[in-house]
Amino acid sequence: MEASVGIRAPRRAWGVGFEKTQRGAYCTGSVPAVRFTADKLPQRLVLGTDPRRSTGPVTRAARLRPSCCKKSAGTEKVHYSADEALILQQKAQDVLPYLDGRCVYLVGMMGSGKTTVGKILAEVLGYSFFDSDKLVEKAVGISSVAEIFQLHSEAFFRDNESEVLRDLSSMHRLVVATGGGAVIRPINWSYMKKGLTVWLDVPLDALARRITAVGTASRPLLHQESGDPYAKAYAKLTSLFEQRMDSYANADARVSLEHIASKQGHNDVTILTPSIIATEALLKIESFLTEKTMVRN
Ligand SMILES: Nc1ncnc2c1ncn2[C@@H]1O[C@H](COP(=O)(O)OP(=O)(O)OP(=O)(O)O)[C@@H](O)[C@H]1O
Ligand SMILES: O=C(O)C1=C[C@@H](O)[C@@H](O)[C@H](O)C1
Repeated sequence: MEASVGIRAPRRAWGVGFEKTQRGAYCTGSVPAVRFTADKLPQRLVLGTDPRRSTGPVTRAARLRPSCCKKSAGTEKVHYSADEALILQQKAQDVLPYLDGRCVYLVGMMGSGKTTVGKILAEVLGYSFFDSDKLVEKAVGISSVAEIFQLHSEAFFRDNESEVLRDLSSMHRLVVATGGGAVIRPINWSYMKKGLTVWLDVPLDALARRITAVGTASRPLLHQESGDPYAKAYAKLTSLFEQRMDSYANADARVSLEHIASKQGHNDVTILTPSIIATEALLKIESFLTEKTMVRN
């Protein structure tokens, strides 16, 4: 039986259209829905039969129908300038033959833009977008990571996260936004290294600002009931980053916002748009893959 999941994927790698707005011509990510057959999905994600992970009976259909990814490229409109879109499309075309269908895993701290940039990359590469946090929520049958931490434990969440990454590692042509802490378990690297890993390296003050702008309720490791939210988030992000930076550095490619800003002749990372960051990610992926090919030859 065929079951569809709420994944929308581009018909072609350059599946963006142009839209005239008051601010000029913008490209919009707007793509047709595709159907994924149940037999192409990892068994665990389809059936979710492990009672440890379920707080109640969850039918196969219920697990499949809601998107098992954060909204993929196309379900929300991504706006970028016509120039940015052309550069992105060109770079994606350059990278695709080297990628050869391998998945791209984005790693980085909470709020580093894995979801935002990941959706753009999926769009231009013609890949599907998945968010590992969302897949864990689906597998467990609980609708938020914060609640999974609260009702079970962080360890329970991490076990499920590893299983999700293992399942994804047998698939192709995906961009995966991983959870911020996925890098801490070596086993997860063995799954992610089946594809290409890209670290979005964002200064901690920019992260704290982004996160406090949207609130910390959905991010259990940062949530504090009292105190200045920016200062608390900044302090916690700093201690997490100190524990994790060597793990992030395992990634095949590093996209440093400070580095992009300095190439542009300034030091303000806040003006870097997600599409500029996505373009840099493609450049870094290309360098990594072409260097690897040269070494092989
Ligand atoms: N380049 C950018 N400039 C400014 N804000 C951004 C940028 N990229 C993402 N954001 C904002 O930062 C917040 C976090 O982004 P996003 O959800 O993509 O990060 P994430 O790495 O997936 O986070 P998490 O791992 O916590 O789910 C969002 O509010 C998003 O709109
Ligand atoms: O940085 C982390 O440890 C986390 C990041 C989020 O994506 C979630 O995976 C969860 O809140 C833990």
